[in-house]
Amino acid sequence: MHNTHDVLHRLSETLTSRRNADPESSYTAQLFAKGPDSILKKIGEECAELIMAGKEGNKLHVVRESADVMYHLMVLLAFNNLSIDDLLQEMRRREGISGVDEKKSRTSA
Ligand SMILES: N=c1c2ncn([C@@H]3O[C@H](COP(=O)(O)OP(=O)(O)OP(=O)(O)O)[C@@H](O)[C@H]3O)c2ncn1[C@@H]1O[C@H](COP(=O)(O)O)[C@@H](O)[C@H]1O
Repeated sequence: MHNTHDVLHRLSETLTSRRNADPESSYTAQLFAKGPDSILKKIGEECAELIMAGKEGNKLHVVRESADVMYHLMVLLAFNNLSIDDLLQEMRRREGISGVDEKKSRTSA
């Protein structure tokens, strides 16, 4: 049984391997083949759907639309030769830095 906590790392590796995959059998390979604009368009669409789910307030819909956004975001990372670890590293860098303090440090300079 796979560990749920490693799912993003496994997905990250799967998406990287889809660079050389057949678009006939891989949705990710289809997005890679169509190019960055198609990935960005899907992110926009999926974000719009997440916004609607958030307005609606249905928890299952929020989770499912969040997963769609996450998947397409990770496709964008993979397209740019980035992995989930690059994203996690940036989140780690921000860990413990209050958004309020971070904003003050930008506006008081
Ligand atoms: N997590 C996902 C995932 N989430 C969403 N999707 C696909 O994203 C697509 C877009 O969703 P939509 O609801 O917009 O569907 P649609 O209107 O038919 O899509 P478009 O025609 O507009 O592109 C659908 O085909 C979904 O199946 C995903 N496809 C793949 N994954 C993961 O990526 C892995 C590799 O997938 P393949 O590259 O397809 O093998 C899979 O094993 C999964 O782990």
